[in-house]
Amino acid sequence: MTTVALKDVSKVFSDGTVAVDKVSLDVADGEFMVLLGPSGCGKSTVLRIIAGLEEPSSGAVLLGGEVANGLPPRERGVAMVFQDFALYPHMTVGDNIAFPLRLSGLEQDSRTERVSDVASVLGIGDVLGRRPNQLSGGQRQRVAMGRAIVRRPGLFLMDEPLSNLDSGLRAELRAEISALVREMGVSTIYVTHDQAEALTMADRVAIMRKGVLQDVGTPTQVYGRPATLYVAAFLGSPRMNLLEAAVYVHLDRYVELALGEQSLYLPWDNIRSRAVAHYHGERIVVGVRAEALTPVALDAPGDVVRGRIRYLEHHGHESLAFLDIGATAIIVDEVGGPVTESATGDGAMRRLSRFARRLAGRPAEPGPDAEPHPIAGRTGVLGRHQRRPAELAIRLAPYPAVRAGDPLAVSVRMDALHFFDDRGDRIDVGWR
Ligand SMILES: Nc1ncnc2c1ncn2[C@@H]1O[C@H](COP(=O)(O)OP(=O)(O)OP(=O)(O)O)[C@@H](O)[C@H]1O
Repeated sequence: MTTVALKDVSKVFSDGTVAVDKVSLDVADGEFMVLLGPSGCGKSTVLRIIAGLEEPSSGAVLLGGEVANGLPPRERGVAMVFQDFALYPHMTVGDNIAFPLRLSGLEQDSRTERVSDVASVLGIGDVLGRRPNQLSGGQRQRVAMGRAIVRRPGLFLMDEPLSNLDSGLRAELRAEISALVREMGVSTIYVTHDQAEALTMADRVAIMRKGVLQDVGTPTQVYGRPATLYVAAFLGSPRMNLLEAAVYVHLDRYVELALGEQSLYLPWDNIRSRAVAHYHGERIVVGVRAEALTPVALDAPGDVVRGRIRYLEHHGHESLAFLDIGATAIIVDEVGGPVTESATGDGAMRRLSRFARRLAGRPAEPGPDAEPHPIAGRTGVLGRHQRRPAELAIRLAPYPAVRAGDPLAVSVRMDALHFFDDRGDRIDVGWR
C-alpha cells in the first residue's frame, strides 16, 4: 500500500531517443492506474523507472512520499508482472510462486502456507506440482500473479500481463485481476495499449503519446471529455468523427460551424457558443461520436446532417454506416488499430475498392490526400494532419435495410459535440 508520484520524469536513452518526456503523475494509495498508449509511447519505460530497473535522466520518483531515485529494485516494495509471464521453466508452479519468499529468507513452513493460500485464491491449487510448460496460458498468468501477490507488495506494476492470451481469457482475467488487487487494496499501475482493458479496469487512466502524458482522468472523464485531439481519436470504437469546421459568428443569433457543404448551428444563448465564438473566421476541429448521431427521416428539421452511405460494416450486434457528408476529416496519426482505419476513411475497404477499380481499369474514386494537406500559414493540427473526405461513422441496428449509395440523414446531439483548437487542445466550453 503506497503512493507513487512522478515529478517531471524524463528518460533519454544513450542513442538520443526521448522515451519519456517530463511526465508528472500521482497514484493514490490503493488506486488502480492504467497507463494507456500505442506501442513505443513510453509506457513500459515509465513502469521500469518506477520499478528501479531504469534510472530517469531527470525528474524525481517518490514512493510513499520518499524520493526513490537510485534505490535498488528490491528495496522498493514493488512486484512486477510481465506479458511473457517470466516463469522459471525448471521449477514447479509451487516453487515459482515461493521463489520471492525464498529470496527474502522466509522459512519453509511459512512459505508453504503462504503459497497454498495464494494458489487457492487464484484457483491454481491443483497444479502446484506441475511445471510451467504443463499449464495453459491462463494458468501461467495466474502463477505469475501469484508470484507477485505472495510477497504482499505495496505496489503492483503490470506490463501488458494479458496480451499473450486469447480474447475470452483476457476478459475473464481482466475482471479477476481488478477484483483481486482492489480486494488487497494494493496500488497498481497497469500498462496496456488496449483501450477496452483500460476503460474497464482503471480507477484512472493516463494516456501517453510519444513520451508525453496527454490526459489523466477516470474512464468517464477521458472518454467523455478528452483533453486533446489525440485522446479523442484514440479512445472509442468506432473512433470519434473529427471534422474540420469553419466558425462564423452571427451576432445575437447563433454560431455557425461550417462543415464543408453543410452547417450546424449553436444557439447564441448556449454557454458553449461563447467559447467557440472566439474562433470566428478560423478553423477548428469538431468531434462527434457515433452515439451522438441518430438516423432520422430525410426531411427531418433541426440539427441534422445529410449524406450518402459510402459503405456499411456489419459487426453482428450492430452495423456501422459511413456517410459522405461533403465535410473534411482530420486524421490523427499513430492512434493505430483497424478501427481507426475504417472509421476515419482510408480503411481496408477503401484500399481494396481502389485496387479492384484499378484491376477493372476504372477511374479511381477521389481518395484521401496522399500527403498532408496544409492550410496556408497554419502550423497546428489543421496544418499538420492529413485531411480526407469525411466518412461519418453512424451506428445502426444490425443488418439495416439500407445499402451503400442510399441517402441518410442523422440528427446530431449538439451538447455532445467536442471542440479542439489548432494546437489539438480541447476548447473548454464549460462542463456539461
Ligand atoms: N534501451 C533503449 N535504448 C533506446 N531506445 C529505447 C530503449 N528502450 C526503449 N527504447 C525506445 O523508447 C521508446 C519507448 O519504449 P517503451 O518500451 O517504453 O514503449 P511502450 O509504450 O511500452 O511500447 P510497447 O507497448 O511496444 O512495449 C520506444 O521508441 C523504444 O524504441
